[in-house]
Amino acid sequence: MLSAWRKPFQKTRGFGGGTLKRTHHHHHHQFTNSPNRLPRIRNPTEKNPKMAPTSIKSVLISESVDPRCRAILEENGILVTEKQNMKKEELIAEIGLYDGLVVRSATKVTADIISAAHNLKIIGRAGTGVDNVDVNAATHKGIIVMNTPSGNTISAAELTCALLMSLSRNVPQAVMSMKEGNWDRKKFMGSELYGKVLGIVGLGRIGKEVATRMQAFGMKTVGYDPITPLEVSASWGVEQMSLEQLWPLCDYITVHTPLMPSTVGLLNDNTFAKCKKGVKVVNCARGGIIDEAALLRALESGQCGGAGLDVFNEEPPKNRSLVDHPNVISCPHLGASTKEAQARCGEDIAQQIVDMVKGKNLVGAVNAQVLAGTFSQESHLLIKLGESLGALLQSCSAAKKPLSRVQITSQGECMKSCTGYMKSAVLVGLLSQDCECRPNLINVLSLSKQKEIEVSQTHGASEGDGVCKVELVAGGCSYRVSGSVQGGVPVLLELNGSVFRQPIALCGNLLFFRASGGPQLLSSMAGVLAANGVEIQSFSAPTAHPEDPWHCVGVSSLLPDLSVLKPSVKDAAQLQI
Ligand SMILES: NC(=O)c1ccc[n+]([C@@H]2O[C@H](COP(=O)([O-])OP(=O)(O)OC[C@H]3O[C@@H](n4cnc5c(N)ncnc54)[C@H](O)[C@@H]3O)[C@@H](O)[C@H]2O)c1
Ligand SMILES: O=C(O)[C@H](O)COP(=O)(O)O
Repeated sequence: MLSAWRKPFQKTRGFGGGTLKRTHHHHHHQFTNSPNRLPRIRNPTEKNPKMAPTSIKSVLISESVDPRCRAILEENGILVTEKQNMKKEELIAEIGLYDGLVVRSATKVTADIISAAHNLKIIGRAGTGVDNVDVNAATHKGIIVMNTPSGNTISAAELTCALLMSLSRNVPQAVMSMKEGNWDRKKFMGSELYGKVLGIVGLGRIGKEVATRMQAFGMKTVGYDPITPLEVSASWGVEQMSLEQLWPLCDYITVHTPLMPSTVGLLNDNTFAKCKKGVKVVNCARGGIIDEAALLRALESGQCGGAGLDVFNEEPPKNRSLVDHPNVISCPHLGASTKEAQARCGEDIAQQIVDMVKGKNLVGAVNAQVLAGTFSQESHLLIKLGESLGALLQSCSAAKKPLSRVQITSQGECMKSCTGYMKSAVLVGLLSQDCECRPNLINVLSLSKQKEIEVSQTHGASEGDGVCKVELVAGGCSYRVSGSVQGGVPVLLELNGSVFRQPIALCGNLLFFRASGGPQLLSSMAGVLAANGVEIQSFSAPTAHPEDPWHCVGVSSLLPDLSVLKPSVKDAAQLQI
């Protein structure tokens, strides 16, 4: 199973620690009884090299998505429910039943829907724009948001070109007039596209395809994009310039940016005033990138000579003044509505979900960068190491609040690959006992930020040999652990200055305690534990004997209450992995 989806998997408890939680056992481990020996551990992926099967059992498709989407999900054992035109209240009431939600642009996946989505792990967008999904709320809840950004590029670009051509020759208006029984050759005098300047704002996938197609009509293409390099757009014939330079040059302007705060109202009263009189504009991206009220004013004054609109602030638009304007041609958000685009997007989103839950790869996730490096067996072990170290620190520091600082240091070439997710893995372990949050690799950085935990991470490629050290400051006290992966098993090497003689395999039920070593220690511990129905299965002693060092015993079960160990031990912590 993907670690990201794992519910908190450790039971931990220190002196004064919180309540025990239900845990999930995936593997049974066999232990030897001899002290100081590593337990024999079955590699968690031994039987199942592609990781455990899907943890997504049920998906709701809330819009009209190509039937291949349902078919692919079902072929992979996922239960699919299709329901269209659900009211918000209905969605809030039902969303808790599903692990996955597949939408297009009409379902507004707002924060209140996400907050009711207790089992949701993924929101799949069969299409490009995710502005109908509250991505921040989803991230905070640990839900992946995924889209299929290239499936409808060509269709959206072709519709944009169709609108540009229609604007130049008034085709839709002429069609309407013909249907009304007229033959009006004067009224629909047009102008050629040939030799005209097309400004393309947003030179991503669609912007590029629009540019190359309109160049075939002899248009000069200029553009602006804060990210696409000048030489890249130049290689497909678009000269980039600042927006200030672009506005007065263009006969036509088309926008192809996502809708986000920096693109809302890109064309507004101010910028329309900088344009050539009679400029024609197209919006096949998102309603609001061209300010609707400003557009209407520009159309009325003649500053704008015509607009082709596929998208609106509100869909369907209640205010019809733009749609009804004689120089506006419009479509009901048809950019992606082709058989080909729908087939691609429907298939893509289903396949991406299936591949992700199978642990094959991660494509199209817009809010889960941390997961990018986690699709290998090696990374699963390192994630488990990080989570276990975090859980152990949580258990040791359970009574100390607040948790203020975490420093993660990885060392060695073989730890280089984990720097993208180790911080998150440790934090998942640390916060997994926090009842309010259900941390996973997607939301844990945002949860830690909310809890004002200062987190830092460093990597020393040339030092050490594949070791991860974590230092925690909680309630003014500092705690330290270090561990690594040895022989395919995450192990603990050191706890608060006590270096263990043998690395301790981080699995099963582990009880850590701080006590002065001595010949009697093991037997007196065995006595206390036996009196509480717990058997010792392995014992790990520290190498040196600083005052009251930490020891570790593998136990048959966790102690219901660690205080039974008092006063023979100074400190104790336990966890179940
Ligand atoms: N009408 C439809 O049915 C339809 C279909 C597909 C996509 N869309 C919309 O089109 C948008 C673009 O799609 P895409 O696949 O080309 O996306 P993309 O991510 O490939 O390209 C978007 C480009 O906009 C650029 N950009 C961001 N902020 C900008 C700014 N302030 N000024 C100029 N450029 C800026 C980005 O750098 C990027 O290169 C989508 O976000 C979606 O909302 C609509
Ligand atoms: O962003 C997109 O992919 C398009 O706007 C298409 O939206 P739709 O899937 O609702 O047609």
